[in-house]
Amino acid sequence: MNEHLDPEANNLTPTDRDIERVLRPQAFEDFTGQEKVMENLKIFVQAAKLRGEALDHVLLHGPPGLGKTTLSHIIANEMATGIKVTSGPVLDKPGDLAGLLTGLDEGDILFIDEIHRLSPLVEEYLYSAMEDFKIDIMLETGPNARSVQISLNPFTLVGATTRSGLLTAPLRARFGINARLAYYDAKLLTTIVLRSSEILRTPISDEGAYEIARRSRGTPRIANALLRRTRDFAQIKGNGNIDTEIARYALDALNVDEHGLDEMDNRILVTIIDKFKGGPVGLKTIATAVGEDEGTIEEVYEPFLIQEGYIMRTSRGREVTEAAYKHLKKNYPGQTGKLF
Ligand SMILES: Nc1ncnc2c1ncn2[C@@H]1O[C@H](COP(=O)(O)OP(=O)(O)OP(=O)(O)O)[C@@H](O)[C@H]1O
Ligand SMILES: [Mg+2]
Repeated sequence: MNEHLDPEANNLTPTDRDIERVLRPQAFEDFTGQEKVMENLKIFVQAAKLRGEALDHVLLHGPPGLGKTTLSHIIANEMATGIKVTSGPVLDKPGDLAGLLTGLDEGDILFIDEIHRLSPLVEEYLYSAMEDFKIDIMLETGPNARSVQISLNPFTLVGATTRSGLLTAPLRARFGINARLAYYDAKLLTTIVLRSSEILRTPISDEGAYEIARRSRGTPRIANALLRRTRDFAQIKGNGNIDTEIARYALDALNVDEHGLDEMDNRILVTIIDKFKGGPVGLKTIATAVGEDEGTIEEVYEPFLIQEGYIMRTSRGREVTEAAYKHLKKNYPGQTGKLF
């Protein structure tokens, strides 16, 4: 159930993956929202181009599906440079990284996804590459082993992470540009849904797009996924057009709740209410109770629940709000308590 809401989108079908690629914005002008971040990025890119230099290293962080990978490719397109893509867990040994780094042309982008998962050894190796564009390479092994320093072409490291809290201070300090992506409001997501339906040649009303947008958990990836599924419903159950009615029908059938909260969001709220009397309760305790990693709750689920006003962070732990009780159609003890 709810596999379309999987933040990692690991179980997208091959066609879904192709569609995701088609929908991915290629240039600054196709990228909706994140105004502050984009305003600055555009200036840094323009300035670097003007000076004929590589762009400073960029750290992109924020919850899944908000556009980190998309932005890294847009930066390469706008800088008119090449891009090599890898990820933290894939880079096993410093040697793997050395191979990538020496293959970069001047100004190229090295995109490291999940950069918080670099091994400490590889991370340390990255420091001098980022700072001085130099690395040490080991020649031969055994008694003849020696290292030589080689120079790299100036490049831009773009790192992406959903877990910026796990980044070490020295690594974080080496990024000149630090951009945090935030959840999108329903209006921005409506724009994204309308753009996507145009690319997919799916007729949709503004209201239909808004209905999908407001139930997409502030996340473009989810909005696009829900659009694709709604399109299926429109084709089979309707006349192919997406309007509010068919959007509602589809989203209900897909078990997306009225406010776009997914299963884990709801489980977290229910758990705090049913097991911990609404809180305050510590993050670790919540994590154990719902069977999810503590860090994932803190950086993936909680920010949205806080932004939407369902959870509060207090000095004694997490507390659900009256809105959460209302959302789950449960009695708010703050009221009934006074009655008896
Ligand atoms: N600002 C945007 N405008 C239009 N579409 C967007 C925007 N941001 C993201 N998307 C769409 O959402 C999809 C997911 O974005 P992306 O893969 O860049 O997210 P991510 O932040 O890298 O997620 P993850 O943390 O899971 O890797 C993209 O395929 C793209 O189509
Ligand atoms: Mg990504």
